[in-house]
Amino acid sequence: MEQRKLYSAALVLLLIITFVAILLQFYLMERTLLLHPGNTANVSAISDKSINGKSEATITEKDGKWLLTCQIMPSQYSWPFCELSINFFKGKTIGQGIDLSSFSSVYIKARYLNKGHDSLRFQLRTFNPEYGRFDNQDTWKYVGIEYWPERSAESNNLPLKSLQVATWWIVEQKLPIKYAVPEFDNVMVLELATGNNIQPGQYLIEVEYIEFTGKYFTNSQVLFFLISLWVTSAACFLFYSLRWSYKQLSETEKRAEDLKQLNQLLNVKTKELKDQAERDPLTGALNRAGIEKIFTKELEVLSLMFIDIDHFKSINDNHGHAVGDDILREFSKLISQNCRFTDFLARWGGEEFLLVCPNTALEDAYDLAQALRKLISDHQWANNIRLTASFGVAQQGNESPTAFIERADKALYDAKVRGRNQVVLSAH
Ligand SMILES: Nc1nc2c(ncn2[C@@H]2O[C@H](COP(=O)(O)OP(=O)(O)OP(=O)(O)O)[C@@H](O)[C@H]2O)c(=O)[nH]1
Repeated sequence: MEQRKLYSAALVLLLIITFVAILLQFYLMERTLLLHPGNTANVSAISDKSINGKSEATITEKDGKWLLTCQIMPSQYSWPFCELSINFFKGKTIGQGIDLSSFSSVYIKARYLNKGHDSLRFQLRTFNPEYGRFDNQDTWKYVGIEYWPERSAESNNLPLKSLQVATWWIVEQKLPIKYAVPEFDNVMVLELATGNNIQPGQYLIEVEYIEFTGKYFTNSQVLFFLISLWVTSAACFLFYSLRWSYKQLSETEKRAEDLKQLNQLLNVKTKELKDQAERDPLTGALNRAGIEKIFTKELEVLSLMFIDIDHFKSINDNHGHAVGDDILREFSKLISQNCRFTDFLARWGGEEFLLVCPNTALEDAYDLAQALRKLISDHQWANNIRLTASFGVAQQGNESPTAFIERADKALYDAKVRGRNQVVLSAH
């Protein structure tokens, strides 16, 4: 139950995290990189003069804006231009620019102050040591786009994915096709240049700011995070479920084992109690309840004998009750050890015993009785006591057990009357 609550709480937590992560990704977690005269160093004006052209470019700052003054001059160079260039690698480790890959768009607040030309070229120069050389800027990739700032309100907002690698540069560098894709992770230079087909003349370009915007994390990163979170949670859930089931199983097995042991103990105890109920505590012989069961068994020939110690009262009187008890124990033991394993000895009461002999004919029972009688009288008893016993022997006929026992008892009585220490047979 506790575990189910825990799982429900974990599930709710996961849903909350997922919901919050999606919400943050779509509505918050925006990052920006704002470049303007107040925070940007290493800005310069470049023209085609650097490649045998004649155009002139200068840059000044006015009212917190850059002003690019450009004199396009005709020359043998076919693509005259001026540009504002921001250098990102100065003061950094060699070969290191800035990483713009987490941005998704760039907003450029720039315009021509005079008419005559209306397109601008936005360009990023990236350096990749896999195919470029730091000391040769021609090998830095040209990723850019030409746009018309005055065309509409939206036209200054350039999605970075709309930037393309300049075809002439790929041709010039003879690069494998796998490098013909835009890269933004190591931008060395940002350039804002006059557009293509510009005519000779003077141009003023005002640049207020350039702002990159993007998310701290890409959608794919957030998706990856959420999938990993759910998969990891599912794995943990599975692991703990299995562990819990395994624990439950071991506990159940242990309980079953405990119950089994308890059951065995109870069986032993039950047997013990049953034995106690059917046995005489002093001698260990069967009691009446125990011996009565014997008569329920279907036995073909069954003989029994009553054995009664002669003058037992005098033993108690002369030697004490404890000695009397010892004699009774010893007597029981002596008889048990000298009859068959299949015979049953019971203490019928006081100093009177009953020996039931299954599968024994009357003659054999008589012989046994005589042997026992002799053993008793010859036995070395405690305190040098002389002991004899009288026997009444009978074989079961067509009669009830009670009548049968009574017959043997009568024979015993006869043995006593005839002077004790003798065996009397009951004739049926
Ligand atoms: N020590 C002891 N004595 C017992 C026990 N049960 C019965 N007795 C005694 O056994 C004696 C039996 O005496 P009686 O019935 O007169 O028989 P007896 O003295 O053996 O005389 P006969 O049977 O006629 O030879 C009594 O004194 C009982 O107290 C017992 O468990 N322990």
